Amino acid sequence: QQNRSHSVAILGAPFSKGQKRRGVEHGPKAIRDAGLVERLSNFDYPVHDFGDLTFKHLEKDEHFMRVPFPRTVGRANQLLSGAVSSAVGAGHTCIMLGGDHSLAIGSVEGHAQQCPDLCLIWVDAHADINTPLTSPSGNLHGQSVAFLLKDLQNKMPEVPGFSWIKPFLSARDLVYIGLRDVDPGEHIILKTLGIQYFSMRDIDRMGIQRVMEVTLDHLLARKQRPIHLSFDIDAFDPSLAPATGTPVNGGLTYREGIYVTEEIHNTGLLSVMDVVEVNPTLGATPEAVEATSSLAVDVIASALGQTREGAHVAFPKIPEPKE
Ligand SMILES: N[C@@H](CSCCS(N)(=O)=O)C(=O)O
Ligand SMILES: [Mn+2]
Ligand SMILES: [Mn+2]
Repeated sequence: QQNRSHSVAILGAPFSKGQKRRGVEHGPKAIRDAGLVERLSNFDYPVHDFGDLTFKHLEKDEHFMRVPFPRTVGRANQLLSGAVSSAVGAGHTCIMLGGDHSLAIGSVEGHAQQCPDLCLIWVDAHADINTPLTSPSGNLHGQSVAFLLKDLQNKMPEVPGFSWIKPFLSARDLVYIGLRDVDPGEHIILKTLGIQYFSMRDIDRMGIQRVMEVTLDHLLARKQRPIHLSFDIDAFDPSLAPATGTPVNGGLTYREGIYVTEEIHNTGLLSVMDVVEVNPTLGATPEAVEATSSLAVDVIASALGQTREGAHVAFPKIPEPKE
């Protein structure tokens, strides 16, 4: 089912107001500086880098309950939604470079405008499914999924700046991979809504191959449909991705993360991928920043078809010396 378009759009979203640390707005630059465009130019399809969106910081933007910058985050996501919708509508597979994970609100919503039957794979140490009432921090990057789910709407207050979004996703269309730091309020939501998740313990027990088999069967067995992959770099072990805002020990190995993206590529259904929470100001050394940023490039390349076994198209057969 290789029916996904074979042109790639890169969208930079330099945004940080879904959380309180500075620096994650420099994520898109760090990932580009790690060679993203060059790496993707090895592929046999066009890559369009649409540059970075420009987000306005709204002056009057009081807290809503304990949620900081609600209107700024809401407006940023409304803008991102339009950009992702246009990119997907133009036939591109879209790579959204964050920025913090609150950007998934706009990215997934914009994708759903074009592909209402999309399914969502959330690769993350965290569930990001707090509501403003359950959130321990108030940070919207830990609440993104709650704004998308139809099943949670009776638990969501009207947050200023988010009146433009109508929740569209069903709990059965979402799978988590990599969870290892879930708040009590999030755990109640996961269990009550019966959301399919694979924590790091599940990965230890089942192995990543079985996790991907069950994930893709859960989401695609009934019907093949576009995949939205929302990849938080903190899903990886902090030894591999140290330059991020909420590191949690015991994360994905390099090989597990690459296996996840290889399997998603092999469905032929990847339509939008977010890569978020790379914060180049949080690396202890330049090497730590480089390691985190180039890891982001690796997972994007893998999701778009780079294989570990190699590939060949130029030589249909082994070239022979001329007599
Ligand atoms: N669950 C915590 C941490 S959320 C971490 C957000 S992210 N995008 O995964 O880094 C909260 O809600 O504040
Ligand atoms: Mn996240
Ligand atoms: Mn996370």
